Amino acid sequence: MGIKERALKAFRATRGLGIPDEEVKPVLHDLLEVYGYNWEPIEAEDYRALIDAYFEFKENQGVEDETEDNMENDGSKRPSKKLQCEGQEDHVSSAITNSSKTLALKKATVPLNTDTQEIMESSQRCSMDRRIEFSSQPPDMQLNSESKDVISSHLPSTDRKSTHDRVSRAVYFKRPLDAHGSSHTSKENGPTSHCNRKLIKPKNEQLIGDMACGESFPARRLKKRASGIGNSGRDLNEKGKNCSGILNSSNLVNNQRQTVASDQKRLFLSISDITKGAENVKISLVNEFGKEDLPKFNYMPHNTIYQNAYVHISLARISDEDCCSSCSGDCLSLSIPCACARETGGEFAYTQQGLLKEEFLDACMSIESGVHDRHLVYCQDCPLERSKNEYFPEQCKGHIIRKFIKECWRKCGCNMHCGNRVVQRGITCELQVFLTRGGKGWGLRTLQDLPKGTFVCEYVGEILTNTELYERNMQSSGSERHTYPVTLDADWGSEKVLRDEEALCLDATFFGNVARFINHRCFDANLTDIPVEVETPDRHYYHLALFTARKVNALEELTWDYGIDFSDHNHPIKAFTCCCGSAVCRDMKRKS
Ligand SMILES: C[S@@+](CC[C@H](N)C(=O)[O-])C[C@H]1O[C@@H](n2cnc3c(N)ncnc32)[C@H](O)[C@@H]1O
Repeated sequence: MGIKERALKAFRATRGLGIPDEEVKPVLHDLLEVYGYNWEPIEAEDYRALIDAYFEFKENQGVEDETEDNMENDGSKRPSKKLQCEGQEDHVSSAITNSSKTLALKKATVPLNTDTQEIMESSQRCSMDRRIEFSSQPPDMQLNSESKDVISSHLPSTDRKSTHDRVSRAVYFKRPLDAHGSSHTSKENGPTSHCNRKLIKPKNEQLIGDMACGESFPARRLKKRASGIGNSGRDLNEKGKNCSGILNSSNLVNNQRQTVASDQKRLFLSISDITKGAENVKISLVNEFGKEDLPKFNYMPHNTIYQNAYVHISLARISDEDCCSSCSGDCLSLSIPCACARETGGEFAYTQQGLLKEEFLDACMSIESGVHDRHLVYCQDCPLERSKNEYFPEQCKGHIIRKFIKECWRKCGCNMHCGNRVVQRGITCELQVFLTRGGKGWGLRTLQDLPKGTFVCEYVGEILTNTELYERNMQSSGSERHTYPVTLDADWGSEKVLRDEEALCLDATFFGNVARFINHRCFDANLTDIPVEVETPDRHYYHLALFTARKVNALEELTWDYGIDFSDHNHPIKAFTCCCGSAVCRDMKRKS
C-alpha cells in the first residue's frame, strides 16, 4: 500500500471518531517520526496508537496551556491534568506518569506540514538517526471482555414530542383500524392545502452547530507540540467505571470502544460500530457533549414483521413480467432495458456508477414537492381513516402517487453485481451518528463526500399494521410517544382494496437501522426517500430507500423532509418544534 493511501486510511479511521484531519495530521507526522516511519504499529488495532496519541496530545496541550499561563503568573509547576467526568475526577495524569509505556517523542524536526502529500514526503525522507524511546505496545484502549453492548443500556432523554405527517411518508399517527377493505377515488386535482410544498432546489445547508467534531476541536493547526505525546497505558475501562452510569451500566461489545477525554470537562463518548457487525460498514457514534443518554434500540439491518403484517414473499408470485429471467451478467449493459427496468417506468433508475439518474431523482422530488402535479389520491375508505375517532377526526388528506424503483432479484438471470441492484446490497457509505446541537437529539452525518443520487441507507423498522401501531401508541405513556413510524402508503392510490394487514408502516422505535437517527429538515433536506420494489411485486410493502438529493459534503448532517404540516393544529399529535435551521422552515411557531 502506498504512503498516500496509508495516510488516507488513517484519516478515515480518525474521522470515524469525529477527529478532523487537520488535527490528526501533525500527530501522525510525529508518530511516524517516532516509529521510524514504520506504519505498522500505527495501523495496528485500528490505529489505536494514533488515536491514543491524538487524545494524549489534546490533554497535554491543555496542560501546556494551563502551565504556561500559570508559569507566567506565578512560576508554579505544571498542574496535573485530571479527568473530570460528570462531577467525578479520575486521576488520569497519574496513570500517564506512572505508565511504564511512556513514549517520549522527540520534538518534530519536520515543519508542520498538514497535508497528505507532506506526510508522504516526510515519510519518504525517513532518516535512520532518530533516537526514540517508546514501547512498541500501543496502550490498551479496548474494553475488557465483560463489555458487551452499550447501545441497549440507555433511553434517549431528548425531547421526543410526538410527530405526525398528514400526507404520507413519515407519518406519525395513531388511530384504530377495524374495518377491512377500502376503495380509493383519485382526485388528482383535489385540494392540496396541507403540506403543499413548493419545489425548492436543495442547496448546501449551512452547517450551523452540527459539525460537532469540527466544533469540539477547532480546525486550526496545532501550534504547540506536546512534549509527551504517546502511550499512556491508561486503562480506559477503569476510567469508564469512574465515569458515571454511561460507561458502567452495561457491557460493551468487545470491539466497541469508548474514549473519555478530559477536555474542559467534556465527555467524549464514542462507539465504533452501533450496527454490531450487521452492516457492510461500521457505523460509529460520537457524543462530544456528554449530556445525552445513549439511544436504546436493537440494531436491525432489514425490515422484519412484528406480527400481523401481510408480506408474502415467494418466487411463485413473481411472474415472468415481474423479473428478467433471461438476462445474464449486468442488466445495465443491455441496449434494451430488461423487464425489471420496465417496471421502473421503462428505464433503469441507476447509472453505471451506481447513482440514481438525475432525471429520475428530479422527477421523484418534483412529484413530492408538488411543483408540477402532486398526484394525490384521496381514499374513500382510507386505512388511516376507517375508524374515525378522537385520534383521527378528519378525512383522508390524500396520498402521493409516487415513482417506484424496481430492482432485479432472485428470479432474475443477472448476477449480484448487476447495476440494477443497489438498495439490496446495503449501506456502503461511511456514516456516523452524532449528538446534534440545538434540540434535535442524535443525528446522522456522512464522513465522506457523497455525490447527488447516492444511496445512503434504507429506512428499516418493524413492519406493523396500522392497527398494531395504534395499539402500541395507546400503550405508551405520553413521554414515550413513538416518533419513528413511517407509513408505506406509496401504492394506496391503486384500485386494490387494502385489508388491515396490508396497510403497513415501519416503526424503528425498538428495532431499526441507522436511518432512525435522520432528523427532519423542511423543504431543502439533503436526502429524499424513494420506494423500492425488491422481493415482492405487492406494492403495499416495499423498501424505503434514502438517496442524496444533491451533493453532500463530508461531515454534513444528513436530513430528510418528514413532510410534517406544522400548521395543522387539529392533528391529535403535536408535532415537535422544528429546529431544522432551514431558511424555509415550515414551523411558523418556531420562526416567530
Ligand atoms: C426519527 S427521530 C430522529 C432521531 C432523533 N433525533 C434521536 O435522537 O433519536 C425523530 C425525532 O427526532 C427529533 N427531531 C427530528 N428532526 C427535528 C427537527 N428538525 N427539530 C427538532 N427535533 C427534531 C424529534 O424529536 C423527532 O420526533
